[in-house]
Amino acid sequence: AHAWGYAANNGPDKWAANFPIADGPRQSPIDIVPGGASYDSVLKPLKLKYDPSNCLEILNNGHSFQVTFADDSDSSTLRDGPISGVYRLKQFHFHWGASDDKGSEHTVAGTKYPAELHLVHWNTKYPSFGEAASKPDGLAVVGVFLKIGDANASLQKVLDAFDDIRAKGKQSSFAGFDPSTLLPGCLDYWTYDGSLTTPPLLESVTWIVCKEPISVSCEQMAKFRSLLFSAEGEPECCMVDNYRPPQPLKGRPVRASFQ
Ligand SMILES: CN[C@H]1CN(c2cccc(OC)c2)S(=O)(=O)c2sc(S(N)(=O)=O)cc21
Ligand SMILES: [Zn+2]
Repeated sequence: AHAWGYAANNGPDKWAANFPIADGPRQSPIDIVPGGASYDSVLKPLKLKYDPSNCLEILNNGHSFQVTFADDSDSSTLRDGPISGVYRLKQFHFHWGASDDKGSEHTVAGTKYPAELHLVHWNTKYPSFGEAASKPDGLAVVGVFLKIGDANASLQKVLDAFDDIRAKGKQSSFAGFDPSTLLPGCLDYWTYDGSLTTPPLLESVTWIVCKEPISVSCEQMAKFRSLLFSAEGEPECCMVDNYRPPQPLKGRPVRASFQ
């Protein structure tokens, strides 16, 4: 059985074969319809506190690249917002397209952005990330859209590390990066109960999608597309279109933290 991916033979339309939850009741991403979201005054502002010294490494896992954080203490956390308790930052990664007209996983009234950032946190009421990943309130992912505009200086620090991780399985140390520099100025958000957007598609994610995008330049998008899905020694396959399309809402409420 070939591993999952984003190609015609192993992409999102094929995932249900090995991961039947793909057709489950709370799958992600979704199309966010602003008019269909209801403002909920009980929702608190997001409280994100990240310690750059927790930043460990950057790696190409064959689906995306991710920057991994030390999560053995409460020094890089997400609190408040729609969640209760303390969630620890585990990693952040992106999804993007082969061209600027697609790439995000969530869409807004059908609009696709060229890329989407995911900051993955796990609920410390559980003993570990692995334990949390299978619980309905185990994970909280903050999603941020990327929109073509000025070059993003903070993002450039991440892109400058790509030469060492071009192929699947490559990793290199990556220290002292502060992911809060990737957040938009305004932290208004939509929130709903969903899932991982990749296998194992676990329905354990409280999604928190920021309304305001951050900027990325065309040249920086080209740098994303220079990564490979393939490992060294394999035929080169550009890492592009690593996004799952929107899934059925199935009656779930989408709440807005803003009016
Ligand atoms: C390959 N990508 C996933 C890897 N992870 C995972 C989670 C639980 C279990 C597991 O294997 C047992 C792996 S993960 O939690 O780092 C995430 S978050 C995420 S997204 N796009 O919804 O934000 C996808 C993945
Ligand atoms: Zn993701």
